[in-house]
Amino acid sequence: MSDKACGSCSTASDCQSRSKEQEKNRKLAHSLSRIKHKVVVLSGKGGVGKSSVAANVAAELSLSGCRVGLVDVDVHGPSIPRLFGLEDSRPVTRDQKLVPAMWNGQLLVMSLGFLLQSKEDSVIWRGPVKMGLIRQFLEDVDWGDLDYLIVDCPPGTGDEPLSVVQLLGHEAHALIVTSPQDVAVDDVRRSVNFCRHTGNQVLGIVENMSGFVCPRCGEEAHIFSSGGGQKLAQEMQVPFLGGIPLDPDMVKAADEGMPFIARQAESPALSALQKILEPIKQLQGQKDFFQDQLSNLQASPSNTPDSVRPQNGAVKIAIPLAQGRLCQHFGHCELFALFSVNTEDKTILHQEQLTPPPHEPGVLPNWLAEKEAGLVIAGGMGSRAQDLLREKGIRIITGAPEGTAEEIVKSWLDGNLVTGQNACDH
Ligand SMILES: Nc1ncnc2c1ncn2[C@@H]1O[C@H](COP(=O)(O)OP(=O)(O)OP(=O)(O)O)[C@@H](O)[C@H]1O
Repeated sequence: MSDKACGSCSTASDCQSRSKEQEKNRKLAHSLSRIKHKVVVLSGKGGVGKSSVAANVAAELSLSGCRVGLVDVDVHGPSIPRLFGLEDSRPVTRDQKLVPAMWNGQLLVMSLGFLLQSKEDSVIWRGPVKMGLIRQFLEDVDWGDLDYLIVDCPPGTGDEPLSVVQLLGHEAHALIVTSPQDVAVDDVRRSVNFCRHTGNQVLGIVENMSGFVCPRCGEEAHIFSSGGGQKLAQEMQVPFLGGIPLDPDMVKAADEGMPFIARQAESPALSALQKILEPIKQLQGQKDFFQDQLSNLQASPSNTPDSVRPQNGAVKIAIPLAQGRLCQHFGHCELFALFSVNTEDKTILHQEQLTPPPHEPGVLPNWLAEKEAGLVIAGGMGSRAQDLLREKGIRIITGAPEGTAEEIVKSWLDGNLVTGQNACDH
């Protein structure tokens, strides 16, 4: 090891900023890893109904029981708060994270609109500030575990949507909203090419404001030319998800701050929205399949000793105990067994049992960090405790089997610890 102190090194500030950047990237990756499906709602130009589609999709998914996040990164015209009657919400900070507004108990909403003092405020943004805000909305908002994150993007194919898609990564799916006029359709061609360029799958094209169904006689009239979205979908070989007709109730719903899909009885616009939701709902089955395959893998890489870096030649492993055996609830254990092990020759160097401080949120992760634990092997552990432990650089294995702490540590050292479900994933 070099005996040169960091402070005296000529590249110390480079190192520091690189490690800050790495820490930020790690935080972002961690937040995104807790989101099963990401859907970016894009449009080639403004005013085609992109926010309305994003809001209705998010509302319906939450009403069907999914835990959903909706983020409005349209920094120039944030309209999502109004669509949910949440204009007066102001985010609070908890544990250095922004807490999103809640709609209907299952939908978490974050928008720049919450940060503006009044609805009339306009914001003049410099490019880097805009990008920073978009990143912050993904990284520093307490989204927790989500089935879906729906992102209402700024219109166009410029730097802002590009930045969103790049931050979310290849696995984000795009939903492209257009209106029937030729100019909007041309813009969509650019949006599809944009997704091809970023390597993101297009779930489909939606043609909004496609015809008008007369509420009196039920006859459909095409105010603009129609079918452009469908033609384009064929030409670009992406799915066409259908047209949503102009419906005065959609405007009324927006004015009343209640998503159209949540208040509306049968109507052509409602059926159209439900059709758009089909491929989005199907994403769930696909991911569940892969997750099942993953959890069927008996010993995952983190279950093996080479995944934890020793400190001074040893790894310290903490195991929550109740009546001498693994306690299934991390936060409610009586004691912690603390082992010091040598992962090279797979031996236990030292073991002791310690009484933890009384259970309160955040206390155990701090205490375990003070005890220099590098790994916690638990049965069940809530997501909050997992976050706090990871922030302290402590690795976690959940779903460990019944047994004594020594049996568990020995299986881990031998690389054959078999884990199951996290018994307490709340
Ligand atoms: N199918 C529809 N029928 C009737 N009105 C609609 C329909 N879709 C959207 N609208 C209305 O059109 C207006 C614009 O919609 P919205 O804000 O969703 O568009 P946008 O593409 O997100 O716009 P921007 O790019 O400016 O954010 C809103 O008043 C909305 O209520």
